[in-house]
Amino acid sequence: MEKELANLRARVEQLERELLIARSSATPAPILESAELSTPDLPLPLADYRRYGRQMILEGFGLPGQLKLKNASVLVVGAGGLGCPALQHLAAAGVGSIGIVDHDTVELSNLQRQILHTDTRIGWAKALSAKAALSEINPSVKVTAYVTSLDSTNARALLSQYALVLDCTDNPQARYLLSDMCSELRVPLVSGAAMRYDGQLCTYNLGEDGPCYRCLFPRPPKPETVGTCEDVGVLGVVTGVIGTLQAMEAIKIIVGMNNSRPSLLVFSALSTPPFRTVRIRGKRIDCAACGSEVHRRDKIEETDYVSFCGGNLPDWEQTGLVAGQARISPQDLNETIATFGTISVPFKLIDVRSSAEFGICHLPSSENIPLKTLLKDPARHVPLDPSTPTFVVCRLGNDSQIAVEALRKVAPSGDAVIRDLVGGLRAWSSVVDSSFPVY
Ligand SMILES: Nc1ncnc2c1ncn2[C@@H]1O[C@H](COP(=O)(O)OP(=O)(O)OP(=O)(O)O)[C@@H](O)[C@H]1O
Ligand SMILES: [Zn+2]
Repeated sequence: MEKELANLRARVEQLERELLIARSSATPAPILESAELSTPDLPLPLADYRRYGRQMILEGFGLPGQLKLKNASVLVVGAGGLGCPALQHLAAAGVGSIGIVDHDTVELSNLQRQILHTDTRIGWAKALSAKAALSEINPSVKVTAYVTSLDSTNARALLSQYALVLDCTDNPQARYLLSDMCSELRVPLVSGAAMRYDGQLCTYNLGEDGPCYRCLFPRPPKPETVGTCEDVGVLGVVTGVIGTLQAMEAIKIIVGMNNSRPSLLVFSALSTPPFRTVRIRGKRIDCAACGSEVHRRDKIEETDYVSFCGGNLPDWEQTGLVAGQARISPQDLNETIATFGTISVPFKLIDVRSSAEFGICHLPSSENIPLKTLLKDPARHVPLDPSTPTFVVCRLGNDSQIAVEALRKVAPSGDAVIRDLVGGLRAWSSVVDSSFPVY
């Protein structure tokens, strides 16, 4: 009996060894593409159940929600600070067809917030860089990149291919154009804006009664009051928050989970609480874009959006706000400062940037008087001795001209030397001292 048991044990051990050998020499099972795995009676490829499972199990979302996303088409205008996070989430969530419009190229200064672009893609068209990033996140999404600026000549053709539009641009011209076109095509428009520590989110043309951008803002802001992120700064997380919320709203609209009561979401990173929702009125009957027939314009082409928004701001570097003799080139300022230093001539060097910017970098011996402070009381900042030369610098050479104009008006003598640095500290860096930081 014992011998039989020992034989049996030996036989089992032999079988186990054979099994191990057989397993280790077997060819690994091929990894099938998700399409190969899809079964004719499943509405999604098999792998998509795993990819989107975490959102498909949500109450109110489910398989129908995922199928709606798969069949949806969304156009994102602007692949910058807002567009990048919005696109990232739309693609990751499985929106079937995504269009990206942007005429610009990726720059080093974009990477702090435009999170789909990378160091190695500096110089690429943003639309193509974003498309490359999305194909890595979710290769099954169809992404079409349009390397062009959206304007009244191409807007209708582009927008009419999509069921939903995201405004991720940064200028009033684009906002009015997008809003007008979306009201004409009756397409919802999810609009975002971000600057400094603050942001806003609003969805236009939602349902029968949803207002358009023009209903809320019939007149554009004065061009000189429109700041840009380059001028006033923006925290990358703020564009991240708003862009992500734009994707959230888009997904809610596509899946049918949105609340169609018009409202404006205001975000302020430094306030407590940081979010506020402001109820807004519905469509204006007298709106030129979406109002009743009597008030509505017939054709979108009738509006020149650039002049409607007050035209482009003058490029003072080119045209000059102050006359040529009131200006000094970077080379001449450099030589003048050196000579004055050698022969001990006193002079005044005023830097009119904000104190934050002055703190980043400044010229030795310059004094920080922010433009706003200087303009409040220019007489206080003119040298008492009219023979003391005064030079004014800023970042790009625009604010310094405003300061020089104000100082010259109150100068005790018309002969006083008061000049601004042409091209600002950016020109100083490129012409005189390449080690001076550019930001
Ligand atoms: N009419 C338009 N058509 C297409 N893209 C647009 C249009 N207007 C603006 N954009 C794009 O919208 C994006 C706005 O993003 P954002 O302001 O973060 O970028 P930026 O202009 O590169 O920023 P910065 O002010 O730092 O240079 C930009 O990429 C810009 O090219
Ligand atoms: Zn309207």
